[in-house]
Amino acid sequence: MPDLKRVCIIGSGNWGSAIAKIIGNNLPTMSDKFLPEVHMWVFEEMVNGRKLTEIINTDHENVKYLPGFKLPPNVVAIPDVKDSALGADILVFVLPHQFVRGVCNQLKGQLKPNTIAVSLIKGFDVAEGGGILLISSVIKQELGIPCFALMGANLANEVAAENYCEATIGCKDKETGALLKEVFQSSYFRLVVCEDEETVEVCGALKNIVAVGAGFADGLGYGDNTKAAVIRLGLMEMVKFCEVFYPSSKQSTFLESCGVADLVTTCYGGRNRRVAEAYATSGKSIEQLEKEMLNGQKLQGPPTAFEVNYMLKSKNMEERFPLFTAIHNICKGNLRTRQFMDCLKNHPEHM
Ligand SMILES: NC(=O)c1ccc[n+]([C@@H]2O[C@H](COP(=O)([O-])OP(=O)(O)OC[C@H]3O[C@@H](n4cnc5c(N)ncnc54)[C@H](O)[C@@H]3O)[C@@H](O)[C@H]2O)c1
Ligand SMILES: O=P(O)(O)OC[C@H](O)CO
Repeated sequence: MPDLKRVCIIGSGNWGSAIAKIIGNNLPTMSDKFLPEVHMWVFEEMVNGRKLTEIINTDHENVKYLPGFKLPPNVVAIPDVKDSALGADILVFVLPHQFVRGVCNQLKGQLKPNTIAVSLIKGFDVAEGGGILLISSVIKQELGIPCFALMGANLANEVAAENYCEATIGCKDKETGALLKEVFQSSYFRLVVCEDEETVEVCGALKNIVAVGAGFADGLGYGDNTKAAVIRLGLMEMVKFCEVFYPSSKQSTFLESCGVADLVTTCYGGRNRRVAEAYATSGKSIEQLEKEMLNGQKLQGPPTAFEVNYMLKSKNMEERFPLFTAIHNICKGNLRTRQFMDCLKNHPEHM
């Protein structure tokens, strides 16, 4: 009897649930390698008087975070994160980045030897002394296991609807990259394994900042040409950020789904763009709009802008990344939204 691998999904939000649908459908087709049952950790809450885990396990739908899409019955919702990860060989981390440390703390010392992780999380963590950490690095450090990344142009509802799309797995190790590809790939979700692990993950985090800028431009009433300028200048800053802070980064990685493709889809169809547009027109705070518009889903762009700014400020490098800096300052109310246009017009790319 071969040693069958157990996959556990840590998170069950909008993307977590869409990815559970893919993994839950995939694993039973590879019964020589994987156990068919997929554990999914669910941050327990009451929805219409019932526990969300009970709803998922009986109705097979995450009615709060991915309504309208059935999950395969072999996806089992578990409210205790330690129980969910028991015996897991592959942990799929997919939760808003602000909660990663808390979850890792609960998992410390609870994992099997040789467990590996893959992070689908877009964002950074701030490090003492003015730096930032990749989320995969936090998982590696906290749990002492290898952690790879999967990023791409993947609006969760479109993936759940099985509309064709692509994603990038950042993984240097060929055998592990191939194993992860088997877990995730389907006829409509096509994957490329890329060795440039750090750039794959950094692209996923930074594009959310640019999406906030795209939302500001939309809210200010500008059209597609302006948004294209935001995307281009944002991309220039993403490339520069990698050149400065991740010098082994390869420019070709920006041409993978995790790069330009994710940037475009987020700047047109994402939550960060939508809430930023409302911020520019409503006078309400980002926090208030997140509560009013997203029904418990979480924005990653504004906190990521803060994390990046925390590092740029500590290194006296804010002026080298004026778009990222202006977006952070607008989110914090230190700059008016309309001043975003000054940032675009005076961007050093034009000097
Ligand atoms: N939604 C998408 O289209 C999409 C696509 C690709 C990548 N991502 C990335 O995937 C990650 C997860 O996003 P998502 O869309 O699945 O989440 P989400 O935005 O739907 O967030 C809601 C989730 O956060 C959980 N949560 C709330 N409070 C919590 C707490 N205190 N501790 C732990 N969990 C808590 C909720 O239970 C729920 O599962 C993010 O980094 C996001 O950028 C999202
Ligand atoms: O809805 P957003 O803005 O969080 O973006 C979702 C995904 O990251 C798109 O790939």
